[in-house]
Parts: sequence; structure tokens; C-alpha cells
Amino acid sequence: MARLRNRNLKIEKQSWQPVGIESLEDNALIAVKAERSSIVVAGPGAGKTELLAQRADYLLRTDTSKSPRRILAISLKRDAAKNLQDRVGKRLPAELAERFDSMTLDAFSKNLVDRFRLAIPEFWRPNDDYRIEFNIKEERADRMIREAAQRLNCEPADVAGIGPIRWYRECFSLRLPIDGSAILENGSIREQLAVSQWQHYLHGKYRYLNFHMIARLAELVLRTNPAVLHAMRATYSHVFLDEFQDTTNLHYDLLRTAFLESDSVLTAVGDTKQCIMTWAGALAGITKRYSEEFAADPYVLRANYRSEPELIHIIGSLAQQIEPEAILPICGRGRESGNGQCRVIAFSDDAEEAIAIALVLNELVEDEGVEPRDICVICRKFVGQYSSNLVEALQQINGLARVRDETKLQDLLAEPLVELVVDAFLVAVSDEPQPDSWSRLQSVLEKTGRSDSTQQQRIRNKLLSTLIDCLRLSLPQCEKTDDGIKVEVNRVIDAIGEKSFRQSHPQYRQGTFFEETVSNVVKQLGYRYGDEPHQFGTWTDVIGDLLGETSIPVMTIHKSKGLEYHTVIFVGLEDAAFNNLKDPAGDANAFFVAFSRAKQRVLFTFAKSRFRRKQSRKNVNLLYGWLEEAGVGIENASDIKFDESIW
Ligand SMILES: Nc1ncnc2c1ncn2[C@@H]1O[C@H](COP(=O)(O)OP(=O)(O)OP(=O)(O)O)[C@@H](O)[C@H]1O
Repeated sequence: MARLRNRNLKIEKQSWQPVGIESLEDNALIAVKAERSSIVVAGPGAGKTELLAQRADYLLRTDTSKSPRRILAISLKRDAAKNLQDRVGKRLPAELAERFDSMTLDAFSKNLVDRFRLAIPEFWRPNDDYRIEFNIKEERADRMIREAAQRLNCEPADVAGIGPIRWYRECFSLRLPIDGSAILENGSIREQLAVSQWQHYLHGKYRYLNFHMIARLAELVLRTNPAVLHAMRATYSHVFLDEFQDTTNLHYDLLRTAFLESDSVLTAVGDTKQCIMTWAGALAGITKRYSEEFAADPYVLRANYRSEPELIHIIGSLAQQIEPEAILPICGRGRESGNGQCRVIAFSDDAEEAIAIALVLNELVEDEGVEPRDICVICRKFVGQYSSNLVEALQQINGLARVRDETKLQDLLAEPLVELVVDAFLVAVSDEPQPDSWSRLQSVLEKTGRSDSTQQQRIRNKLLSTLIDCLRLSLPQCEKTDDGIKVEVNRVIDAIGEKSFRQSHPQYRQGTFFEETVSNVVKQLGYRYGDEPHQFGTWTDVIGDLLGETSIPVMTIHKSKGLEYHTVIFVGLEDAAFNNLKDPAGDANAFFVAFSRAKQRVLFTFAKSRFRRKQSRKNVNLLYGWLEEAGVGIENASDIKFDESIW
């Protein structure tokens, strides 16, 4: 049935047109239709992610990705993966969009490990109840290195004096040999320590795995199981690699084992100037290596569709500071000038700065009518501290604008389980129709169901309507406690079917992540629903607040990657935030990423005293110099009236 419907939807290659946009620049169009593997290199706002969405459209509509084969899109961040899935889902009919799998590299790896755990050689096989360790702190890594040394009866100094965090990372950089015991016997001390640490994680008391380990295990699964490798290659006719510049050594190993010398066609997109993962081992020269090994054709894009011409000019100038050979971008909308502005303002201290930013934010929201979600406050570190200063300042001026620390919620909101609950609640409580939420709910049911016959579809619609009717009655009477809210969340999960939902989402198949996500979303809803002054009485407001519709996000540069905003306010262009400028591939690129998120305006701030400490601009002077060369000088806050528009 699916095949028949797809055949009806098929169009000829020459009749295909870009969907949802007017046109693509020439090279982008060639890359969309390319028959061989390729690497698309382009600056910020060039439409790299958009190009992937268009390519998915082209490959599926023209049946170039022959049904039932699928497209795999790999991103590094959960929200980026979701964003791409949403773009494709919105444009293609469900029968075609269903053949597009957008996921993070971590999810791709975990899926392989969980499905084929028993095919992993025993020495490396994790238990099925392993837990995930997300971050590691310096002290804990230090303790681990000592314990590992103790297990091997040697001194921590024997690991040649590298810092604990670097040691921890190096433990997992090892490409796993099938038989690890040989290393334990004959490897160098460093290798023995690494394998001992692996064994401690796999078979020790805690049974933790981190995502470096999971990527290594996934690579081992594919390398040692020809049938699994063959099945995966047969499934995916095309593979997309987003933000390719941030690919690490161990991720590249996995991709190589998975697809090198297969018939899968790869499309990588990236911008070396936006590489901000060198600290996590992003591979230098990755683009060149990939181009050679996969015989990928290079395509360079020049347009910038995001920013106003004035900002594009600065972006071009900064790009050439980072890479002298960088090609200058041109405005994708064909304009020579517009309303772009960039300002750099120095304050005497962070209190004065917070009030000024609060006034600027308020002016934008209240007087100019910019949507809070279209503004972003970026800081390099300590998002909590920076946002608390701003919250206070916004309270003092008593305006409409509100900010919130986005770092905590961004990943949670990108979780399919949270999206499911929010969509169901939203459809149930909203006075307006919610077509996007409704169609996402339908596709969840479709994905979790076994057949797509018309009769099944009718049953699914009925089931969904029953759930929504139930929620309409129960949500307004829901007890204002976490327990009460949990009943409602479970109502949604039960209606969809917990087992099949978990099965169709690799991240929930194993371990306690599903339960943790349920408890997190309950907590977040509970925090918002109630009679306390910071809480809301209606579910529409609760959901709106959870989605952050009414507040301005504050986030790190890392979290801002791939996103775009009308105005970007970068707080603290100071040495304390940028201390690695000797590493041009690190902080300078981060600065470039932050700047290039803006469509219309960018404001950088400097506070001579922050958190009661004197701040300097010695290291960061390089960046001030770059801005000056691009025509942006530093202004003194005392010369500016912040109670009027500064733009
Ligand atoms: N061909 C096009 N025509 C019109 N608008 C486009 C086109 N391509 C992309 N855009 C728009 O330009 C903006 C930037 O696109 P996109 O996010 O895909 O760029 P990117 O290259 O991935 O950016 P970055 O690397 O900076 O994150 C988006 O708002 C997108 O909708």
C-alpha cells in the first residue's frame, strides 16, 4: 500500500522545484541533485540546513532514494536533529517524510549498541541496564585516574602528566580491538589504564557508559558484524551530515566503518570557521580527509539569507580574519543595504550593564514589537549568573520583557516524549486549532503503529480524538501537584502505548532515560501550574511558558549554534570569558558563531567590573581589533541614553 501511494506521488527529476523557498543559488541546486557524495562548505546563514531539507525533498519525491530505502540525517545536537525532521515533515507528504530519519550521532550510536548488544564481543559488552554519564567533572576524572592507577599498581604520574580530563577523554579515543585482554597484558601503561577504565565502566559497580564509549561500541558492532553492516547500508541510500566541521575523531571512525565503500551517497555540510568543538576533539582537517576518502565533490555557497547586508559585510570581514582565503558572502536576498546594526558598549560595572540591557530588551519587545523568542542573550559561560542579574534588572524596570536560562530546557524540549505530551495538552486546551501539533500526534501514532492501511488510520484518528476529549475534561480539574500532573502525562503515554513509543525511539529503549524524562517534564509543568505568584492558572499559559514563547532566551554560544534571532546581545566580551584566544580554532570561531546568529542587530557589552572583579580586554583585544577593522568601534555607556531606542 505504502509503495503504491509513493508511486503516485513520484515526480520526474526535471520537474522538481525547491519547496517553501523561491530559489537556490546555482551550487546549492547542483548539490541538492548530486548523484555522488559531496561536501558543501558555506558560511553562516547560507542555507546549509535548508539545503539538506531540500535535498531530502528532491530524493524522496523523485524516488532517487528508491522506496523502501531511507535517508539518514545526522546532527550533533538534539534540537538541530528535530529542526531538520520538522522542516522535512512540514513539506513532504507523510508517506514520504516517514522515510527520513533525523537523529543525533549519539542517538544513532546508542540505537546500534542497544539493538545489537549481544553481538558485541564479550570483553566489551555492556550490561543492558547501563546508565548514561553525560558530563564529567575535573575532580571525578582525577579520582578515576587514581583508582585506575591503583588497580594496575602504578602511580598516576605514570600516565605522563596529562590532565585528568584529557586522560578521561583519551581513554575512549582508542579504536576497540576485538580482544581487549591482549592490551591489558601487553599494552603501554596508558593503554592499560584506558582498558582498565573501560572494564570498570562496563562491568564495575556503577555500569555507566558515556557517549564516547557508545560511539566506540557502535563502531565495533558494525566492524565485527557483516550482517548488521550490510542491513544498515541496505536501509540507507543517502546519508546527510550536518555541522560536519565539528565531527570528532571517534565519530568519523564510526561514519567511515558504517559507509566507506558502500553505495550510500553522503552529503556533508559545514563551515570550518564555525568549528567550536576542538576542545572535544573535533578533527582538524576533517573536510579534506572526508573529501579524499569518500571521493566527495566540493561545493561552495556564497549567499547569506539570514542577515541584513550591513551584518553580512561584518561577517565577511570577520571570516577573512579567521581564514584569510574565506570567500566574501553576498546577500541572498539581493540587497545592498538594509537595517543591520552592530554596537559595542563598555560599562563601568555589571549592575549598570544589566539595567541598560534590560531597557534595550524592553524597548525591543514593548515598543518595536519584536517577539521575545526572536531575541537572544548570549554569554560565554555562567548563564545562570548572567540571567539572574538580568532578571533582577528587568524586575526593577518593571516592563514586559522577561528572560530565562535556556540551557536547562533546550534539550528537554527537543525530546520526542516531551513534544508528545506538550502537543496533546496544547490541542486539548487551546481555543485555536493547532494543526502542527495535531499532525505531529498523528505521525507519532503512525510511527508507533504497525500498518498504514486506511482502516488503521481511522482507528488512530479515533484514538487521538478520544485522548483529546479526555484531556479536555481532566486537565482543568487536575490536582496542582506533581502527582496530579503525572496522572495526566501518563494518560497521554498510555493512549499512545508506552511500549511501542519506547520501541520507536532509540533513546528510550534501554535504561531509565524514559522515566527520567517523564519525571522532568512533570517537574517542569508542576513548577508552572498552580496558585503561587510565579505560577499560571491556565494550561495554555503553562504550556506557552514551558515553550518559552513569552521569554527571551539566555544561552551559551554552544547552544545558539544553528539558530537565528532578530537581535543578539552578547554579554561580556572580556578576557574572563575568552581565555583561549591563542587557539584560533576555538574562541575566535565561537565569537564568529555568536555574531552570525543575528538577522538584524548585534550588541556586544563589556563591563570594567563583573561579579566584583576587574575585567580586562588583553586577550580579547584581537576580537575588538577585528570589529574595528569591520567599522565597529567601542562606545562608552555614559554617552548613551538607554531609556530611548539605541538603534
Ligand atoms: N534558498 C533560500 N532562499 C530563502 N531563504 C533561505 C534559503 N536558504 C536558507 N534560507 C533561510 O536562511 C536562514 C538560514 O538558513 P540555514 O539555517 O539553513 O543556514 P545555515 O547555513 O545552516 O546557517 P548556520 O551555519 O549559520 O547555522 C533560514 O531562515 C532559512 O530559512
